[in-house]
Amino acid sequence: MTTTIHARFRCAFPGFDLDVDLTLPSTGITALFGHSGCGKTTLLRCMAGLQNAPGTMTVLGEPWQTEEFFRPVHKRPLAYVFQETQLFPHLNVRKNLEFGYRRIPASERQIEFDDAVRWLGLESHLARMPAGLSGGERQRVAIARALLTSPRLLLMDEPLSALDRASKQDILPYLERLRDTLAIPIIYVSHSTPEVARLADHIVMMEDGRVVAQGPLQETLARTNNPFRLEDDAGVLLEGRIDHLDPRWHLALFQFDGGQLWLRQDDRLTPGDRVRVQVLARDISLALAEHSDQSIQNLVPAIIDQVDPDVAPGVSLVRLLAGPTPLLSRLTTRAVDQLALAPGKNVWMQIKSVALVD
Ligand SMILES: Nc1ncnc2c1ncn2[C@@H]1O[C@H](COP(=O)(O)OP(=O)(O)OP(=O)(O)O)[C@@H](O)[C@H]1O
Repeated sequence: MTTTIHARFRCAFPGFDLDVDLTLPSTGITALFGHSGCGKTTLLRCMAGLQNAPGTMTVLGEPWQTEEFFRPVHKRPLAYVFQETQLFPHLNVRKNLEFGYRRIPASERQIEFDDAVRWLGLESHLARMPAGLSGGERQRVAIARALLTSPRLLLMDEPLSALDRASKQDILPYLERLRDTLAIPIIYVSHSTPEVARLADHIVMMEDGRVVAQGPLQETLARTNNPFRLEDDAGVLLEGRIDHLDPRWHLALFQFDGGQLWLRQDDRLTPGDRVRVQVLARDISLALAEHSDQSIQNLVPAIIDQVDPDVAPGVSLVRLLAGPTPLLSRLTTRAVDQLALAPGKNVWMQIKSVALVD
């Protein structure tokens, strides 16, 4: 049995055609990322079998669609969570959840009722009616109901986009918990950079119905020649842990494989926490020596790995390695020339801003 998801589809509408060939991992969250209209929802619908497009789809060794055979949506063991998934208004939360659960014979259930309730924090909401729930609570019920059908694949189409910022913040930890607990692959459509930065393990970047870049999230973001131009959002994500706090200056020391960085203290941080931080290419400048007579607190030694032209004329994107960890710096091409920056050169990164991904 193969342990991946393979999807190849071609379909054409007036003014738009989708042409993708993807191999995705069988665990974690894969983000389908791209601007509005690039075909993310269409691709998800093809995977679900809601759109009967020519192509093939194999999930963990099981063919769902071949050139000769098309398994209809109701026979695919998948669950789909939309922007605003409808709950049954006349049933309370428990009954809404049982609806999905009871459809699956007990012998085929992979997820237990109480587990889904706990993962989504619904213990105290079971007797409530949907009309009295907030948007975020409704989405948590919708996700738990989807999980209780014991899907082999979970598809989520912008599940947070109808929520306000506070509800988004409330629901993100539940999604992180699912990512880290479930053995089910999740394909997650989004055009929100912060959401992808926080949740995804793997990313598929789309433009005009085509896949322009894909791979593990951190590695893909750290490419200088990424055809998907993130422009001002170009930068990397670092994973690491909070080493200790410095209450006097309201700072927290973040340790990653390749160095350490000071972050502004945030009340939620405690030593030992594993966190992701974002460092944008425009916030890293380079120096040939370690200058302490300047205001930037984060000085990290690195080796230049690659120098490439950036989108705008006169601007370069430099890929650096701090230990094994890649970072990006955006510089003027004149600065690259004046400092003779080239692969193999040792430099000091002066990092102006490090943001906790939340
Ligand atoms: N059934 C259809 N008939 C005609 N055109 C369609 C159909 N379905 C999708 N399209 C077109 O396909 C293109 C991609 O749409 P899609 O909804 O997949 O994009 P998206 O990346 O999900 O966008 P958004 O982020 O805005 O939801 C659009 O131009 C859309 O008009």
